[in-house]
Amino acid sequence: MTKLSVNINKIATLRNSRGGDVPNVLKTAAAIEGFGAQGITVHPRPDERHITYQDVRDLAPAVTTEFNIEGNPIPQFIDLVLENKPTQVTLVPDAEDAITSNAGWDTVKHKDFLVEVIQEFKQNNIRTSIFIDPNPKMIEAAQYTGADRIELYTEAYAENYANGNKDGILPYVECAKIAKEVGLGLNAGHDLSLQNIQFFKENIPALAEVSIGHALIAESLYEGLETVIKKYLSLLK
Ligand SMILES: CC(=O)[C@@H](O)[C@H](O)COP(=O)(O)O
Ligand SMILES: NCC(=O)COP(=O)(O)O
Repeated sequence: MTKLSVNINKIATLRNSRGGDVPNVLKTAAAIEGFGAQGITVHPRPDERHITYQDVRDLAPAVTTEFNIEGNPIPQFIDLVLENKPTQVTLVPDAEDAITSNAGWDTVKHKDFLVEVIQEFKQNNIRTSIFIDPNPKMIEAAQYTGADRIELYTEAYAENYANGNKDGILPYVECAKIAKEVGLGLNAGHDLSLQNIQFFKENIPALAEVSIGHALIAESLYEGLETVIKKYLSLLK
């Protein structure tokens, strides 16, 4: 089984568009968990344009499933994670002005930095995952960072799949094989959807977790959160 962690950034985006507290992120997270999702993901960004640092503090004691905090490990992010002790931290090398995540780590170039940061999280019993492009060289080098898992950046897969190119899965299959050989657990995320998740899962059965936000929330506008989450859960069995 692959766990589904729902990224609720978009709920906060909607709330922030009006100010106030509608929709309420805690209530939505509880509903998502009630519908069977096995985790809640948030990705606070320095400008707090969607999930705020205070949301993370409010969610930490309220989430009853796996809590995953994603982000660039700048000092205030590291402090936030250590203060809130999620199940997992996913390190993403976001530029400050990035609209969304658009690249994985260079695990060769940034090895020493990653080793240092990951060690601190692991000392605090927080599972660590690093966001990586489907590049075998980067997966091989990831084993020396001390990370527990990698999260494969799936934007290229999603784009290829949407264009009818199913061979876009091949680098992911190869990277999943390397991850297994070097003892890294495997997560995946970015632009996964009800359209493309089944083919991904069929080809990468060892997938531990997917984090899905943008498409899942958009699909829920048509079909409702409960129906959509149950569809994902059935495809991820
Ligand atoms: C790490 C990743 O893949 C991103 O999808 C991210 O978690 C979503 O961030 P935004 O909601 O800011 O696009
Ligand atoms: N780690 C990926 C994530 O949390 C959600 O990405 P997306 O589904 O919003 O593209």
